Amino acid sequence: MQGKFITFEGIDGAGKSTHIGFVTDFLESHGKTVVSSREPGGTPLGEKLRDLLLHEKMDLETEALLMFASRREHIAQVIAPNLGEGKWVLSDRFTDASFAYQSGGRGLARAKMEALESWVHADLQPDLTLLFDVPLEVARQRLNATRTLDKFEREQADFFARCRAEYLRRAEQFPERFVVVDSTRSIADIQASLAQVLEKLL
Ligand SMILES: Nc1ncnc2c1ncn2[C@@H]1O[C@H](COP(=O)(O)OP(=O)(O)OP(=O)(O)O)[C@@H](O)[C@H]1O
Ligand SMILES: Cc1cn([C@H]2C[C@H](O)[C@@H](COP(=O)(O)O)O2)c(=O)[nH]c1=O
Repeated sequence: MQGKFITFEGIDGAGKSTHIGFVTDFLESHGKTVVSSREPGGTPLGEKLRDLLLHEKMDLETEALLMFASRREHIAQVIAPNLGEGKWVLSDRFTDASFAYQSGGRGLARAKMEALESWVHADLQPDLTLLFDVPLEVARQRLNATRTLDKFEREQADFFARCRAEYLRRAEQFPERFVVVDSTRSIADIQASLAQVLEKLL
């Protein structure tokens, strides 16, 4: 039996990573085997690409291509084999992030992103995408409180406004797989909502 593929999305600081442990525990308590991963990254090569992507200046098209190179390796080494074994795969970001950041944020033509998407994973889409949505100021406060900022996290508010708008546009375009989570609520409230969403997928 094929497993299910769940992706976690949102602008930096929205709170998506916070909930991956909860979703893992919830699914395991319902008898699922869960593999949790991230993009860019998730494989030894992908993690090297992540380091470059998060810390080196580069041309916009190079950035988009490296995101998809990391994704191709992630699909080949982690996502496809585990789904094939009936495991549930959770990924902290996937292709919606490329639309949000490289197209929405940086302005790369959407058609280029669509071409890469159909080249790299024509026959794979998430079963569920959880979009953690917060106003920019909330995300910024959460980030500033916790860490040294990387290349993306140092972008200005208008960049994140465009990323957020593109995420919300994707959610409208693909309502069958997207659930938009109001991430301004308390962690406990959000987890109660997540449990309801996940129940339907079991
Ligand atoms: N609902 C919430 N209420 C208050 N604080 C939160 C909430 N969700 C997450 N946080 C806090 O906000 C900070 C950022 O959360 P988290 O790392 O999950 O964000 P993220 O969206 O995964 O960010 P990034 O994409 O940059 O990794 C953490 O300190 C976390 O504890
Ligand atoms: C997959 C993907 C990611 N990004 C950006 C978004 C974030 O700023 C970083 C990853 O950091 P996180 O703390 O692990 O969320 O990378 C991107 O621009 N495009 C993508 O496709």
